[in-house]
Amino acid sequence: MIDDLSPEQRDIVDLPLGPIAVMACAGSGKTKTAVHRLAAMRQRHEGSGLIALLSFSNVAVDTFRKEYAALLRGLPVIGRSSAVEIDTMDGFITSNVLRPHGHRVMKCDRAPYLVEGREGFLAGFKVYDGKISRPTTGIEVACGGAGFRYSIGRGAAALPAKWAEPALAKLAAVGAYSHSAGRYWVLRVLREKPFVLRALARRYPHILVDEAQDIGPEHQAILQLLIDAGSHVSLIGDPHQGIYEFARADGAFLQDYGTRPGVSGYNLSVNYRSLPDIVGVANKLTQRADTAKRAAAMGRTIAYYMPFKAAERDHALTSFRSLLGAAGIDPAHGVVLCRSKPMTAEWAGELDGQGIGVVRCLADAAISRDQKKNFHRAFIQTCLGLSGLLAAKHGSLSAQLARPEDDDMRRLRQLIWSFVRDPATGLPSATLVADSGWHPLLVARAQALIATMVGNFGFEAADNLGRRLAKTKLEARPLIAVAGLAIDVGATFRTSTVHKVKGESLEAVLYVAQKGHVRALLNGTGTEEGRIGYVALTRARDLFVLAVPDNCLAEFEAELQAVGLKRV
Ligand SMILES: Nc1ncnc2c1ncn2[C@@H]1O[C@H](COP(=O)(O)OP(=O)(O)OP(=O)(O)O)[C@@H](O)[C@H]1O
Repeated sequence: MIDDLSPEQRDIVDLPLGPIAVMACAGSGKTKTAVHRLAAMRQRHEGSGLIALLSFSNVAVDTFRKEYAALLRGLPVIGRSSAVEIDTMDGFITSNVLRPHGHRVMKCDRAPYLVEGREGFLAGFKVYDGKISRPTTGIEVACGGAGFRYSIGRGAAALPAKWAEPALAKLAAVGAYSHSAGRYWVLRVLREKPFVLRALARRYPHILVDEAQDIGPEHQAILQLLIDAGSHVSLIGDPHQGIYEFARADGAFLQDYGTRPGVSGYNLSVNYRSLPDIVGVANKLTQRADTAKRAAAMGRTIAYYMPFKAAERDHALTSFRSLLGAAGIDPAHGVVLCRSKPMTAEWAGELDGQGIGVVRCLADAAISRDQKKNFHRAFIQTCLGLSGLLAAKHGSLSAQLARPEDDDMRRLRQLIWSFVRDPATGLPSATLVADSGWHPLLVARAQALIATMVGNFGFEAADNLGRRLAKTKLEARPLIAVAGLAIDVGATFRTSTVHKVKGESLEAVLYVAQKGHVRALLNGTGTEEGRIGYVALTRARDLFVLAVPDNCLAEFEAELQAVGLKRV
């Protein structure tokens, strides 16, 4: 079962049950190690209870589930067991604490549900910040020792508890919570209802957390409560890849965990993903001495930097395509990475979104479907838009549709899926001119759908549908650029933010940096900006190209070469 594990991976897998901390370099096979460790723990564990493997993204969880299932298929039947749970950290606390027990502290008479922030009924839930009223869903809750601190707004201004807590309680009373408030309510359940904590620790005697550098203070507080109640918690992660500092995840929990009494610390230092030149650059940035398992063909350059002019995107992309050709890499496997969402949209050749409120949600849904081919996202955005056309009491529509509990909801889900899927009868095509072509069709079809929901499913429509479906901020151009005669060179490449590709292996990466990003990358992984550059670099298997603005190239050239990058 563990033939293809490296010796250092095997050491970790073979450890006796108990808490461990694994500090791993990029590409070191954390997935394989965690999945094998999970299977080995399951075989060794005697008695009741489940073993949980938790991570921070749905993509990571899907990968773990697939690899664990594949591993189980290769095991003798005697070793098979279903007593393992793989989930996101938030999924774990939602299904084990918030949904079954949240009502005990939220004082609501229904299972709590997550709101996104744009649902129409939230207009009735505001909090005063000393100057103006703001949406209650904008309250950020931070765990501070045994208590909580609250903030709101772009500048994260402190919000006194006397205003924040009643506002959160009012929203909770209808069963709703935002992401940030969800963790607050989980902590309150675990602190105020000790029997829930005891039962949770009994149910999960062993918990393994992947991407542990991303554990923020609230998740840490939840894990600490479980540790204190008897769960064995193990952490595996790479502190150099901590890129969620905005969520106050600074990697400190992972870094210190191995020094706790009773916790054994281990290292993974062989990179299986990237060719040696890329690992060499990564080592310079982190001051580590990790080794590359793969070998490169002699004489080929693997890690480049390349000047670019902001106004000449196509030129930079064409150069990247040439490098891919020279390296024998299919252009379809080249990925363009950017630091921010707007920059990513610009390099992907996307246009800005249009419309406001409900119409904006539905326009975004059409773009998700027609440009990004992301039907799931289109469905979610459509549900959000439709909930803005219903009376406030139907605020949980999206949550209900996500997990339909009866036949009626299942039928409605099908109906909405048909609306989302079919541009001829449902959500109009994003290639239509937004204000004169797309909008009139949308109004007629959305109103017809709401009429069906009212007539056949017992919903109540919001007042003034016409105003909610107004044409405001729709322009006389299509929602997405229609492919013209000229070939859009950007269309060849997948384009993404660095955050979105965390955890992935990519054959070839073009990291488009601004001056500050280059500076941060060269300064190493001491800052979040530097770690974002490091994550971009270490996604690449066979080719990495750093695109540097040409007006600051001279300033950086010597340092770029010193870390091992070569000029294109
Ligand atoms: N023992 C091994 N032998 C051969 N290949 C391996 C081994 N372990 C892992 N790999 C391969 O190494 C690559 C990187 O693995 P993985 O994505 O799990 O790395 P990771 O540690 O999660 O990296 P990161 O944190 O940078 O995302 C994968 O292609 C995986 O199949």
